[in-house]
Amino acid sequence: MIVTTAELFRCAYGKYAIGAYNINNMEQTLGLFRGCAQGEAPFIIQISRGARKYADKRMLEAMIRAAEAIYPESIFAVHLDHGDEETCYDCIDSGFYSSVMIDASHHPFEENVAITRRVVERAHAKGVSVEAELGMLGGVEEDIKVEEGHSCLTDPEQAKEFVERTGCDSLACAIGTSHGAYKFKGRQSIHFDVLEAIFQRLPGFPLVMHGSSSVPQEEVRRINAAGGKLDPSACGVDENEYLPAARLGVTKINIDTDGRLVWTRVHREYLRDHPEDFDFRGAGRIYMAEYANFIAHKSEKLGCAKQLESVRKSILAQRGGNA
Ligand SMILES: O=C(CO)COP(=O)(O)O
Ligand SMILES: O=C[C@H](O)COP(=O)(O)O
Ligand SMILES: [Zn+2]
Ligand SMILES: [Zn+2]
Repeated sequence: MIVTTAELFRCAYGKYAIGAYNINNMEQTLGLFRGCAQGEAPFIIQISRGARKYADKRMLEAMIRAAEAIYPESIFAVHLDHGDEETCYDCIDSGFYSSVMIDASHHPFEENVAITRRVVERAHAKGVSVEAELGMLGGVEEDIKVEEGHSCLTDPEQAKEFVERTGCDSLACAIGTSHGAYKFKGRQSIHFDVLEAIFQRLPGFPLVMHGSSSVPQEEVRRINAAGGKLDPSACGVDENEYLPAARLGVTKINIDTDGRLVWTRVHREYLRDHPEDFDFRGAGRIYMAEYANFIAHKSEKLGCAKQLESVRKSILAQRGGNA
């Protein structure tokens, strides 16, 4: 069942977070649906501009619809990740996306407000929700690289003003995380003081945490043991901080890099251990199973595992009540 992010947020707010995972190909899509079926978790599928270029937006939509037919019990929303204005409009007009992210956070505040406001008007006219961003995460995001030291945390007072002036439905906040495998060196921690200040000014309003991969040391070690060259000192968000963040209004947690690490580890090890093999389905089969286990594990950490049936009941009741 395809639902809206707004419906999922109403179920989860203040209690747990919904995992938002990027998809780019068939193996990732099937692994995601399988993992959420295993963990009985609702989820958000994210499509980036890069994914739309790589796989073609029609292929992505067709894969999602096929996966839904294969996993009819699944409950998920479809969301544009890090959109610009043009891509947001394309997704809003498509009728397939239930929400879009307009990422105008690299512009000055007033411009960010104006761009976000325009997208909100077009989106709400079609019943689509809008995630906006204020503050700047470190790391790589689409084609923009924010150097360490140039990221800036979200200002809580500005966040309140931004939400009131734009009418956005959720807000991605910079609270210390960053995109990619090369997160800040040493232990990276969420700035709970900043998050709490935002939560106090925007009670009941869904917040989004980007750059939430945990970059497991063991995964990095295995990739490097199989010929990879990843920086062994990289480390991500402590998974045990997902739930405390959820209790402070973080309702959507974005995870992409960790899944890429699973793909890289499986394929490097498989090719190392099966030098005679040239059937890509050998590694693909293992990857789908491993990715599914990885997603089921994340659902436990996010608190959304085993929530599927209560979410189904609650959304059907919401819809029934609104009919
Ligand atoms: O924020 C993300 C996608 O929008 C993904 O973050 P990671 O790079 O930490 O997985
Ligand atoms: O934040 C970005 C996501 O990890 C998506 O990455 P991508 O733009 O390379 O598809
Ligand atoms: Zn951004
Ligand atoms: Zn992101």
